[in-house]
Amino acid sequence: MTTPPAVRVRGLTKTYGTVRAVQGIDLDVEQGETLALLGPNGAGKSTTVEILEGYRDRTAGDVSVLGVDPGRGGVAWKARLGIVLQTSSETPAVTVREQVAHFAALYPRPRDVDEVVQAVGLTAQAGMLVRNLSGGQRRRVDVALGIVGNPELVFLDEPTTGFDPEARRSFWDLVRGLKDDGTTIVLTTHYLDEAAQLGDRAAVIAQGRLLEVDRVDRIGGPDARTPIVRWTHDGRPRSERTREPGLLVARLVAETGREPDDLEIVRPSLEDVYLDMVATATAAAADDAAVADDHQPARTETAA
Ligand SMILES: Nc1ncnc2c1ncn2[C@@H]1O[C@H](COP(=O)(O)OP(=O)(O)OP(=O)(O)O)[C@@H](O)[C@H]1O
Repeated sequence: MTTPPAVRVRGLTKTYGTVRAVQGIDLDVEQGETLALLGPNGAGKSTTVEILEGYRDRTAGDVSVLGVDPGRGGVAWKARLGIVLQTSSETPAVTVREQVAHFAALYPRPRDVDEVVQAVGLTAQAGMLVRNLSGGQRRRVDVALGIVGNPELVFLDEPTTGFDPEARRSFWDLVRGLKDDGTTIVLTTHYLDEAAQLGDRAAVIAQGRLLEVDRVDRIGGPDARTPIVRWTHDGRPRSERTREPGLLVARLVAETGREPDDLEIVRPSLEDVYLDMVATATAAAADDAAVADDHQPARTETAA
């Protein structure tokens, strides 16, 4: 018997007045997987995630999260979710430990408070007032509050914004730990390196449509990761995509009898592939809009 997905979305649509924010998305998130949700500003990511979290109504489509329609999810269902929102939580006059303990008490099966404080790297600050923490430290408190309920499914919305590089690395370890415990994770991020590090699969959304969902190392199709050899010849930059970069370099050396100038071999990163996909989708949408404009009936000017 196959396990049902943690999240199942079919034909999801959301309109705000005339804005078509989400235009028919189909997506599954398997149990225990980490799905990175990527897309430019205004793509429809937050709208989609908020519908999954039960915070926003949908216009059309079928959605099931942990087997429940989020539009009808009760308290017991919500307790199975962990949510780390984009905006930082309030900063009351309580210590880090007190705030995490306060949230833990709201859940039926919470994690150990000190373990959670340690997991987000705040043991040294456990006795400090939350309001006296730095921005990045407060963000870690947000993450602690999102996971202290021992959720089956965690939504992380831009979780490392404002983190220093070291904090970012330790946060990645924390997410890997959650994953090792079997937690399903939906991670929305603009940091493509973060998506590549943590995501099993990535879903790319643009203009409310799902462009592609695939393993992070496969997204963009088989040719997207073909290496690029760059060098300079007679002062002019040259580049060539090839699956055999070593052979190309050997040929260049044989032809000129010397090391090619400014030689580099790069394999396109998830970020390069993503930027290409979004640029193509944006250009296609602009073309569609231009065609639609051409088909508008000509406006007749009325004489004043
Ligand atoms: N409450 C709202 N009322 C009207 N329009 C909205 C509302 N919320 C979002 N939108 C519009 O819906 C579209 C999708 O927005 P959404 O916030 O889902 O995008 P996003 O991918 O999360 O963007 P970002 O990366 O900037 O957070 C945008 O055009 C946005 O302006």
